[in-house]
Amino acid sequence: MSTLLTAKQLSSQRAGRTLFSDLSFTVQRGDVLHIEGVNGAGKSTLLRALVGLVQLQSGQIEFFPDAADDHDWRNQLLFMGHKAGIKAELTAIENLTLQAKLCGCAIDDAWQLLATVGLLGLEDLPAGQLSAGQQRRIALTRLWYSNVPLWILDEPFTALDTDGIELLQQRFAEHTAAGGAIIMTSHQSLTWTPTRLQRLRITGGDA
Ligand SMILES: Nc1ncnc2c1ncn2[C@@H]1O[C@H](COP(=O)(O)OP(=O)(O)OP(=O)(O)O)[C@@H](O)[C@H]1O
Repeated sequence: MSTLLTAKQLSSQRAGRTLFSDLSFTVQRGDVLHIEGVNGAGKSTLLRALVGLVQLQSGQIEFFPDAADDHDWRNQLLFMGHKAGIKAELTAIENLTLQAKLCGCAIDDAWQLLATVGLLGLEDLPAGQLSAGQQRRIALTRLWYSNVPLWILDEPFTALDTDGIELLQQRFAEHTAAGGAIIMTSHQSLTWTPTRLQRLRITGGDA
């Protein structure tokens, strides 16, 4: 089972407060690492630190430590933050095409993908005129065409209805069954039980 990420003794402080300290974990192919904690615990800070957007006080993060060659880890992971990250003035289909271009990904059938995420019939409206959940569905299409192994997702269920959450969990199941891994935060419990689930609770300084 190959390791995609190891984190060793991570510590973070913000505004004089310790969010977590001495935090260590390993993520292997097939894993779902569910990071939990109350509002303000430091979950987003941890995810942002993993992808290099926030500096930690101490610790080591290593991507693909088992890779034989010099692995370019940035091209091997997908990060999605809290916000949908789509352009309000562009339509769903335009957003989807733009997202795919930015990641250098090919989409076989953009219309089919919009149908998969339940947006058919809404493809010509500016995304700004869609609901929060519909906008989220546009952003999440990345999870259908990206083929990188490691997904790092901050509150991916935000704004989704029950069907949307089910659909996303089905996609998570496909991804992990194919050897991918997911690091995610969510205030909601998963209704699907991943084969390899790790739960990490950030409690403030001693997680
Ligand atoms: N840019 C920043 N500068 C200073 N402090 C920050 C910054 N961003 C977040 N924080 C602080 O870090 C702490 C952790 O924030 P973080 O967003 O990581 O929490 P979270 O666990 O993801 O919370 P939530 O469940 O509400 O999304 C909070 O107290 C927050 O005020």
